[in-house]
Amino acid sequence: MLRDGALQGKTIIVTGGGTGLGKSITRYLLTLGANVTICSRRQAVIDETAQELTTELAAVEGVGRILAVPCDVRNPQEIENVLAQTVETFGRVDGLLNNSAGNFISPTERLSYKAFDTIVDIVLRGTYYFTLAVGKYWIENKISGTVLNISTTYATTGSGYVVPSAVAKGGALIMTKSLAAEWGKYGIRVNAIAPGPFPTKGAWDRLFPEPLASLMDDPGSRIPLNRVGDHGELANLAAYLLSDFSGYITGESITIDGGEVLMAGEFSHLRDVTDEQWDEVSKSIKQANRASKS
Ligand SMILES: CCCCC/C=C/C(=O)SCCNC(=O)CCNC(=O)[C@H](O)C(C)(C)COP(=O)(O)OP(=O)(O)OC[C@H]1O[C@@H](n2cnc3c(N)ncnc32)[C@H](O)[C@@H]1OP(=O)(O)O
Ligand SMILES: NC(=O)C1=CN([C@@H]2O[C@H](COP(=O)(O)OP(=O)(O)OC[C@H]3O[C@@H](n4cnc5c(N)ncnc54)[C@H](OP(=O)(O)O)[C@@H]3O)[C@@H](O)[C@H]2O)C=CC1
Repeated sequence: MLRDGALQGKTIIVTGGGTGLGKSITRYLLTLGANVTICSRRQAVIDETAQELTTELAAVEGVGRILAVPCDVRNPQEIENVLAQTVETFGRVDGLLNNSAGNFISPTERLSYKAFDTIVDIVLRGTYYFTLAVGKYWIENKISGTVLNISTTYATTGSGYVVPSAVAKGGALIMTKSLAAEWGKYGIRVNAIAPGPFPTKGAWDRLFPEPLASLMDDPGSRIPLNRVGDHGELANLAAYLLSDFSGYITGESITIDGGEVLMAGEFSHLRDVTDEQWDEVSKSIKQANRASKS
């Protein structure tokens, strides 16, 4: 979507950049000329992704460089290390994409305290720890940086069976808006994206597991646009929100879900009613109208 070189000179940290959506967004940021540091717990995974993207994009003119640094986002020292290594390698940091997450479906009453903590710590604590570290660095160095948090549609609607994730994503969303208000005076922008279903192994293994295959609808089937999302569509939006082209947008969460949340509307499920059925419905209602007038 953005023109070649649109992110030239920018350095962006992508948490969870070794897999899934983080990897797809990283690929696009590099293509647009940004230098990218990817981090997550599994060193082998981020190293392999860095190697793969370097090879894959070698022929792209103006492509950015990639650095992989292991980090558990629940650990402030490891976050500080990612920041220090990024500044040492690329000279500065301009953007932070909080994309790391943990999640799985479960009835809430079956969760141990530790299970609940694990999700909230990765998603909420990890997001505010990383944002705090990078924000302090920006304020100290007078850099007008940009934070982008990967949220989800149920951060605002809530959802059963993923309660720790909903709690944590909801908290991160309020942080997005609160910090946008507070740090605007430093030129720092803080936004979020709320994706609907975008197939990744990490999400599908834990949210649409095989034993429930016969019970769960195909996630695309309940979406007005009749399909799941494409990684390129999300990467476009992320690149825009991390770029200077979105310079007047802050505190926003942009939903990208093919209209899925709109299906909560009382009558939205009637989209499968046929024309013949609508003819009958119309006749029936008009008859009732006439009866009510007589
Ligand atoms: C499609 C529509 C919208 C979708 C929105 C999507 C949101 C997403 O976030 S998708 C991203 C999914 N990706 C991931 O989750 C990747 C990372 N995940 C993981 O590494 C694990 O799944 C993790 C979150 C459980 C963390 O792993 P780890 O740190 O190794 O933790 P443990 O394995 O030690 O488990 C901690 C704790 O949690 C209990 N637990 C784990 N899985 C389940 C489960 N399915 N049901 C119930 N409890 C579970 C585990 O037993 C541990 O608790 P204790 O037993 O008390 O020790
Ligand atoms: N796929 C979808 O349909 C949707 C996804 N999302 C959001 O998109 C983002 C990416 O999810 P997706 O790509 O699907 O799933 P993935 O499982 O591929 O991505 C999650 C990433 O988080 C990293 N991670 C997990 N725990 C930690 C930790 N403690 N410290 C650092 N990194 C960690 C994982 O790496 P590692 O294991 O190496 O640490 C992994 O790379 C998440 O925020 C998710 O909530 C939102 C809505 C829909």
